[in-house]
Amino acid sequence: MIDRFGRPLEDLRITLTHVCNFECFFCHMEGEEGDNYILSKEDILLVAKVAKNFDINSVKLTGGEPTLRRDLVEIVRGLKQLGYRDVSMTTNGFLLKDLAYKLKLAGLDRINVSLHAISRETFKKITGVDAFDRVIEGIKSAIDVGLVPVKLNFVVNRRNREEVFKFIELSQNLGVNEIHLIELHPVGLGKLAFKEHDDLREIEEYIEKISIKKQIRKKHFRPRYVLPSGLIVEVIKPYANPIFCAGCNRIRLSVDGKLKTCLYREDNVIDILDILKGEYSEDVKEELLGRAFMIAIAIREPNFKYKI
Ligand SMILES: Nc1nc2c(ncn2[C@@H]2O[C@H](COP(=O)(O)OP(=O)(O)OP(=O)(O)O)[C@@H](O)[C@H]2O)c(=O)[nH]1
Ligand SMILES: C[S@@+](CC[C@H](N)C(=O)[O-])C[C@H]1O[C@@H](n2cnc3c(N)ncnc32)[C@H](O)[C@@H]1O
Ligand code: SF4
Ligand code: SF4
Repeated sequence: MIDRFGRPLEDLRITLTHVCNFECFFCHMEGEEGDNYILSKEDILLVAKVAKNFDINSVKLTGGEPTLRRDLVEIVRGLKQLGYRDVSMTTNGFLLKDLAYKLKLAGLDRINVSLHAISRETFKKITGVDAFDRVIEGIKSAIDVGLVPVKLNFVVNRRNREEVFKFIELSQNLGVNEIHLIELHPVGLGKLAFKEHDDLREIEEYIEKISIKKQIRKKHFRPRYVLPSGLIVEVIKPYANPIFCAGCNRIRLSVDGKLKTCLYREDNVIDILDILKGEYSEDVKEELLGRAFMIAIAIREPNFKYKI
């Protein structure tokens, strides 16, 4: 389905929980407020089933920390049974070593692991947890079981800026396929932490110089640079970026049962909790959820627009 701004809706981003075992100082919590999760596995799969009717074919699982949901493997299996072509997850990697194989068997297609440091010290300064080695083990397991492409997320800020190029080296040595160099967004704790925001311009210019190929991705028109080693470096700069929003192809399902049309907005949402928790038959729920999707598509708009 195409929205009023000509943007196709192709991707469902699901927040599975607000609980997390890390305390990243910039955490945006997907732009959501509130505590724990309310939606059951059945609720989530029903919304995903309806989304599929709107030709949405990819799902991203996120949070909070999605691996803290005990029913994660069953949710992944359910999404694949619904026929989703691309089911992926973004995780802090702490529990990945033991979960990677189970997730692969359940049908998870690929994985993004957040790693914002190349040393134990910086890792702790950013996440509040001394878990650098453990996350590296998780990344190795993801590669071993073939959750490819394995991508690493690195949110650039004043605490880790000096480590960016060593991070590229580390990623090459680990054998991951891609990395995301991400600008800190002023959302959630990111608003308070914005004083530690760092501009990615110079870093991107340097990466472009040493790359052998530049590509522009359909999703958010994100620039990607292929390095001589084959590592892909994607630069994610959403803030005040109308080009990024022009390529936005996603809708979000929040933990408290809202269809959220934008990371930055709490007002442009459709509350579907009453439908999910109501005493309706499954058919009626599907019908009502379908209408909710139609409304969400109608009100969806780029957060940053071109000014003419
Ligand atoms: N502003 C904004 N930021 C986004 C959006 N989607 C993802 N991001 C940011 O992009 C970064 C990477 O997010 P991930 O969940 O790892 O990856 P993804 O965006 O699903 O991309 P792929 O896995 O490569 O398809 C995070 O910092 C997100 O906050 C979006 O629609 N708007
Ligand atoms: C909210 S986290 C949830 C998934 C998981 N807990 C993790 O950290 O990977 C999703 C992604 O957003 C990134 N992120 C969190 N806060 C951010 C911010 N203020 N600006 C940019 N990216 C942010 C995280 O680093 C992570 O890569
Ligand atoms: S960014 Fe992810 S790992 Fe860090 S606190 Fe937020 S949810 Fe937890
Ligand atoms: S409209 Fe822009 S800021 Fe909002 S979710 Fe989409 S890309 Fe992100």
